[in-house]
This record gives sequence, structure tokens and C-alpha cells, in this order.
Amino acid sequence: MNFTKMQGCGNDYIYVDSEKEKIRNPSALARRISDRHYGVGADGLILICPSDRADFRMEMYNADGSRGTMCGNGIRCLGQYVYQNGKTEKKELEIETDSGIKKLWLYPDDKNFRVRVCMGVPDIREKHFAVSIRGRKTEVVLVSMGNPHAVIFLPPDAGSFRQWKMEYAREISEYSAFRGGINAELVRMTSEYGMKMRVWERGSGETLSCGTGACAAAAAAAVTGRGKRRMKIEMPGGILSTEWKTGSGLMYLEGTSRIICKGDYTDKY
Ligand SMILES: N[C@H](CCC[C@H](N)C(=O)O)C(=O)O
Repeated sequence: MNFTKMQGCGNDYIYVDSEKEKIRNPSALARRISDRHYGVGADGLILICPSDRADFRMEMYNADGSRGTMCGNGIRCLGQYVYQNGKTEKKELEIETDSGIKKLWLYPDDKNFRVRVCMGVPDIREKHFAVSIRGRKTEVVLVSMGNPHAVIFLPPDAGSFRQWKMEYAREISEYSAFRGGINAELVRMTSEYGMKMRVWERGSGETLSCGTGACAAAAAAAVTGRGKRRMKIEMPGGILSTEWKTGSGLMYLEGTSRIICKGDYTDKY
């Protein structure tokens, strides 16, 4: 099976053209191919599928085989994939996802391939949701970007973000009240226009960045008076930019994407 491995801000996925490869069980394939030792190694699997409602359809699976309903970094890489593999010459695309149709703008001529995505309107579910884990009470902001996020703001003295205890983010992600799990973002504001963020993704564990998570954190910062509506989100895998339009309420995500390698996956799937 021919595959392409790509990363957006360090969030890496295996891309397979479903028109060329017949995948019987994508969930099982996602688990096997994502394994960092017995597979190719990735945060999950993304199938590029035909669509009768848009230019293409994105079908996304986390590393544990669970279906992801939206993936900000993944859809950015998909835009580069279809353009650079000659599946389209368009630089404005519509991609069908499990969370509706998203619009992409491609900038292939930049030093790194840059993609801007309209991510839709952030759905602020709860501004002050109380979580109590092992007696430690924390207030999280619940936001949906077509997938669920719990944003935890850390104090300014939270220290270097590489030292943050991600076990806590995992506990939030697996908290019993969040049926089906949730993506948990730890955030420390660096200014009204900037933040540092690490993420524990449901279905994949800690990833180096999360596109929907960056949007959720930016929206959470804005609605809690911590941030403005343009934000730079620095994560271990790199920096993403968001812009939350006041008129339309639409959130835009922007960043670069890279093709890492192409290969032939010969294990059973
Ligand atoms: N783990 C997420 C899907 C991937 C999201 C992330 N990689 C992104 O870039 O948005 C979920 O199950 O909702």
C-alpha cells in the first residue's frame, strides 16, 4: 500500500489515497501503521477520499484507531497533498469532513507550503467547568471545534512549558465526565496575542501540536478576557496562527506543512 507521511507543526499523519488503495478496515490500519516501532509511526491515519459535496473528503483516525471528527493540522497537510500530487490545480479548496465542509487557501510558493483554513465557528460549551481530580480542583473551558477540547489556563509562573506535567492533561482528557474522551490543552499566556500550549489528544496521546486545539485555546482565551482575537500559539512542534473574525464569528487557522516521505506499506492491513 502506497502512503505518504506528512507533518503539520510536528503533528504527523500517514496519508493514503483511498481512490488508489482499498482499505478494508481503516481503524485497524490506523492502529498498526501509527505504531512508532511496529508500524511506520504517526499520530494517526488520514484517508483522502472523493466527495460529491466538495473537492475532496478527509477521513481521519487517531493512533488508537478511533475516528477523529476534525483535524486542523491534518486538513492543512491534505491541502498540500492533493496539490503537490496533481489531484488538483486549485489553490482554493473545499474539503468535506465529519464536522462539515471546510475551506482552504493554499500558498505553495512560500519557502514552506502554507495553508489557511476556515475552521468554522468555535462552540464555547462551558467557560468555567469545574474538574476535580484526586482532590485537585481545576477550572477548564470547554470548546468544540467540531471535536471536543478542554482548555486549562496555567498561572504565569507555571515555569518552562517543557517541564509541565502532561500526566495531568492526560487525566483531564480521560476524565469520566467527558464521555468518549476529550482533547486537553495546557496553556500559558505570554501576551494578549501569544500563548504557549501543550496538548494531550484523545486517541493519540501527547502530540507536538494540535490545530483544532490551537483554535479552541485561542477562542477560550478571547472569551475569558485573556487574549485578543489574533493569536500566535507556540507548541513543542512549532507555531500556528489563528484569527477569530468578529463579524462572521469564523475562526481561521494558518501554518506550514511538510511531506516527510513516501513509502510502500507491506504489512497486512
Ligand atoms: N485527536 C483529535 C483529532 C485530531 C486533532 C488534531 N491533531 C488537530 O490537528 O486538530 C480528536 O479525536 O478529536
